[in-house]
Amino acid sequence: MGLFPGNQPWRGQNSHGVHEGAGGDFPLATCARTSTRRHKKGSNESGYGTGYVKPDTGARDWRDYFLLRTYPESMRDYETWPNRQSFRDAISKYTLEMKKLSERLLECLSINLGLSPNYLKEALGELHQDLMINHYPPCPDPSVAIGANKHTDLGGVTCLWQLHHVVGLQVLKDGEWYPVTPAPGAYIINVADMVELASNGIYKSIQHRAVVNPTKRRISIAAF
Ligand SMILES: O=C(O)CCC(=O)C(=O)O
Ligand SMILES: [Fe+2]
Repeated sequence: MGLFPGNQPWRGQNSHGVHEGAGGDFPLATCARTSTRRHKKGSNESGYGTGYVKPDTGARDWRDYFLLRTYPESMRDYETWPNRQSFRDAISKYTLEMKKLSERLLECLSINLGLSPNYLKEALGELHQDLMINHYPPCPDPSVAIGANKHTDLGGVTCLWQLHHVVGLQVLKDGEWYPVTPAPGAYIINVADMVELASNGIYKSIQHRAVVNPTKRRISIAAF
């Protein structure tokens, strides 16, 4: 969502080819908390934490997350990563593919503007990538809680994987919230703030949020 310039019809597009091999039970909380440290609010260091919701929103946060700084590689702080080689290998492999995907998307977005394929990549500079693993436990009363409050993402493009097909992501369009139903093997691509800035507002950084589910937990993985 948010892939198309503001003056074009609004629609989503699936990019298929992803297998949910990581499905099943993802032991985020145990894995992250026993091996890493708490994320410092406002910092971009790796670590685990809970979502922050401003007191005036009236909704309580209902999210655990695990933030990993992954690119540039020199900024990886392995001391904050779970100390399991299989985890590290999987994250390294996955984030490399996400890096390639986002670079390719930046090329497509540039070409779509009638500019050189490298335009957005050069405007954004060296790729800084974070991986945010979100875990929303089932919430007995979703009317008083929100998983992730309304926001835009800060980077270039966000590649979001919604696991287990649990609906939760919503995007804001003309003042209305629309659910983004997970499709098997598809990523959600969100245009984020830096692409809006570098395209002079032709691409819009999409406002989005995640709501919680009364019976099912939800996991999403965002690379931005
Ligand atoms: O869980 C989701 O679908 C959204 C997560 C998100 O927006 C984020 O991590 O920035
Ligand atoms: Fe987001």
